[in-house]
Amino acid sequence: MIVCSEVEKKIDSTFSVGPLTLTVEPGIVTALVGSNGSGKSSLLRLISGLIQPDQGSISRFQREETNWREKIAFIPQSSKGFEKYTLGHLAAIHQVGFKNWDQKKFESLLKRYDLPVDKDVEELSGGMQRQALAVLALSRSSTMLIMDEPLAGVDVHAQERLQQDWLTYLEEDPIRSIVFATHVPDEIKDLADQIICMNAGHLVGKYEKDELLSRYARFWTNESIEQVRNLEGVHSVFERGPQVEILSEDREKTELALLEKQLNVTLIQPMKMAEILRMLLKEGEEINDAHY
Ligand SMILES: Nc1ncnc2c1ncn2[C@@H]1O[C@H](COP(=O)(O)OP(=O)(O)OP(=O)(O)O)[C@@H](O)[C@H]1O
Repeated sequence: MIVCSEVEKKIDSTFSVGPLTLTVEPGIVTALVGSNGSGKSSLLRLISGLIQPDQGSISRFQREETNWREKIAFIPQSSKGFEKYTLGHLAAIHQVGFKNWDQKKFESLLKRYDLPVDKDVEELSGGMQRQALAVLALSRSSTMLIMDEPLAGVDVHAQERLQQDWLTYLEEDPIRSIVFATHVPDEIKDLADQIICMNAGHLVGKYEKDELLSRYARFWTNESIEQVRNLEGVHSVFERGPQVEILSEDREKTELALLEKQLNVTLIQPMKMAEILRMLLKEGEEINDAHY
């Protein structure tokens, strides 16, 4: 659906994105993660066509597709550029700019999110501004939704509504896909199929979420730390009073190694998404040239 080939973009005198190669498949929800300033927003802006690469190419949908802008709806990180307009004005602008604008849907979403049509966007609260941007994006019948930290500052009820609306968006057409940047592990757990990690403008890892959640595990044992430290799959070990905690990045291998050495396991637990992400992002800091 979208193929970035050897894309490079100088963002300012000290920061560049890429070179990176990335494919976004139809029907997939991709979460983009990485520390502040790792280049997530810059990459989303490149994919959305808001900025152009200096090197490499981005092919969207089909090779000959000329109306790809109709197919991409973008929820930016801030309302910059929209502040002086009301949602009514923005709807009129979108209606002219996009053939797939759905005025009825816009009106029903305004009601659903209880947003005023006649107030300038800058007069809305921060969370309401995020919802307004989401409403504008969801009111178009796009094929790909690109979102930059879409739930930041949004209250719990509106978060639930937005997540429901994203699921509906996906269900309405199986070729639709979502790419979103986030710092919130629960958003990834609830929504993402795959996770892409970024560090210093580079892609440093691509993972299937379900595979990660089943592969990573926490073991507890009352054996000594030396006996378990170097077992297969073990990422790290910690002494916790009379027990030793083992974090494994390969549950099957660690389980087998413990069994083969006849070491006692008192408990096996799944690991939290947040813990897994922390480990992956730390590893990512050591890699800086991967292709996906
Ligand atoms: N408009 C801009 N002008 C100059 N530099 C920019 C601009 N936008 C981003 N940058 C720089 O590019 C780098 C990457 O920023 P970017 O916003 O892409 O990161 P991010 O991963 O989205 O960060 P965050 O998680 O904080 O939103 C940063 O060093 C930032 O200072």
